[in-house]
Amino acid sequence: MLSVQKVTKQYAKTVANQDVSFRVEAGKIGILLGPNGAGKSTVVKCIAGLLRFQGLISICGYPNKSMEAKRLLGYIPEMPAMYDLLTVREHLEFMARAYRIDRWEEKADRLLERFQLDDKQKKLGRELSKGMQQKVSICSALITDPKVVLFDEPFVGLDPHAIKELKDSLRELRDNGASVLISTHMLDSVEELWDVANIMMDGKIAAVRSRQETEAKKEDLEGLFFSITEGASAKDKEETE
Ligand SMILES: Nc1ncnc2c1ncn2[C@@H]1O[C@H](COP(=O)(O)OP(=O)(O)OP(=O)(O)O)[C@@H](O)[C@H]1O
Repeated sequence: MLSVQKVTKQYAKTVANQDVSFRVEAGKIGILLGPNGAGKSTVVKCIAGLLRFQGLISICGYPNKSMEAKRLLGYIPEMPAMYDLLTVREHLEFMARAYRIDRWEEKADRLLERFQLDDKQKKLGRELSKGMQQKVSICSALITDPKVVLFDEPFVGLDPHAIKELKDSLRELRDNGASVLISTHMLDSVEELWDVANIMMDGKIAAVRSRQETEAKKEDLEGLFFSITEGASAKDKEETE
């Protein structure tokens, strides 16, 4: 389970996150939806332990910067970071050895085949296209069997086959009891996947909806998103006029 409680993060004068709280239960897919600059990547980086922040974040009950939490967490950043001189397979081996994963070779074979990287295993990190890097980044996170997984704009740059395999992988993670968090500004890409939607605007959570709630009320998430994001920018415009 992922729990984010009252997280505030400021970069110099910019308050990127203000009192952000939400949860993603085990066996659920949560989305963080918001326009560019809403603060999604910042909160994801706070969860991943890459930024200092005020507030409390826990991963399956452990503080997010503890070793226990790191062992359970997978993070696929918006911009994949490759080791120039490691091959595709060595990226997976590196992660598997760091996390002491048993029988990693079989898992690596399955993941590389699934994401059509099996014939690219010997390519170096620096020789990969952006989409290939993204796929290696996904495989490197999934080989550790994470219980909480963060995906920051995961579909950008992927081809249709990889998008389908990633969506299937997200459902499998959920069905196996993981908490999955997807940050995106593209509702279309996660439409059929989410269980809980957190809409962010100006560094705050502006609305939270469960799928059951929106279905019961016949509420349209896209309509809600636009009423929050465009309503707010119309208000900003009025205030500056
Ligand atoms: N390293 C940084 N230094 C200073 N300001 C930053 C930094 N990173 C982000 N910001 C600011 O924090 C705010 C939130 O940015 P963030 O990247 O979290 O938004 P986002 O919702 O992920 O946007 P996008 O959809 O464009 O990726 C923005 O105003 C941004 O300019």
